[in-house]
Amino acid sequence: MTSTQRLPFLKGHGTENDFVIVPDPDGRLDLPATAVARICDRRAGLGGDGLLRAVRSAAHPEARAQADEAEWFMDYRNGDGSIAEMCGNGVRVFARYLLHAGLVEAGDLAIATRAGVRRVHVAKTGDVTVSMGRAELREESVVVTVDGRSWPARNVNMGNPHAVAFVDDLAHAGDLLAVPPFSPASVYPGGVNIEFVVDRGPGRVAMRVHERGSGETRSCGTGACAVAVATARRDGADPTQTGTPVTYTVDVLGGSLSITELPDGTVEMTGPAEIVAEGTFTPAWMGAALV
Ligand SMILES: N[C@@H](CCC[C@H](N)C(=O)O)C(=O)O
Repeated sequence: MTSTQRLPFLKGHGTENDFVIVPDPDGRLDLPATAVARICDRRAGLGGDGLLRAVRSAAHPEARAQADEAEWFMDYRNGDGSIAEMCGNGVRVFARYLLHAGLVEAGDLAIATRAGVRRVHVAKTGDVTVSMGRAELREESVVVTVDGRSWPARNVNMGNPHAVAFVDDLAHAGDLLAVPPFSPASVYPGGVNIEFVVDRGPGRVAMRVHERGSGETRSCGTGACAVAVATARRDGADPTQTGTPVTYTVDVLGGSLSITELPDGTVEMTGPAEIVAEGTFTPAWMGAALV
């Protein structure tokens, strides 16, 4: 990009997990972590929990192998510029963007991510459903600590790493931005997303989340899936054994997500996704952000 070019952006959110979307169909844009962090800065930039760069799979080295299945690659970055394998709310917002931009038809589509291809159903309006793949529940015991208090947690991988801790009161998580929680680096060498969960009645839980690379957010789609599967096992339910799907409503600070684990072990997530704005970066600001 030269300093005279106007780079387009869009802004979107899913259950108030918000993203800056940067269209880059031919994969020409080099977006270093520092530039992403500046764009996601809520005071000096546009602001967002993360950034979704929309690149044709064929034009991205990490997605070329998925190009036959999925035309578009979601290059997801956390708010601090770090790369993550997958973002559940992001993939719904990404699908909504592709439809909004006329790049796909409403209906079923496939999106390439670093965690593999995700199948999405997006209608002209309303909620978006994503097949999120299988949850991998790992056996090693994990402890989550925040502000001097510790809880045992379940290690769940949804393409990206999660530690799910059941607590009596979500307030016990304290101020997750002031006092970030932690979990052992020996278990999560690349960092971890931490969910705190309480029961809200049959088939319903509520969570708060501290995301790797973004801090506390108002929602995390992969986190909600990890929570639903960890809750099912805690409740003695396993669709892969019984053949009966299990559904949980997961309340997050920014809304609710419906999560179903199917008998084949795959997890389906349904929730909102909205595009709220579109515009262009001013060339001078973007030029400075890119250096
Ligand atoms: N908010 C996302 C998860 C984004 C990635 C995460 N912070 C990580 O580093 O793994 C979601 O909706 O899943």
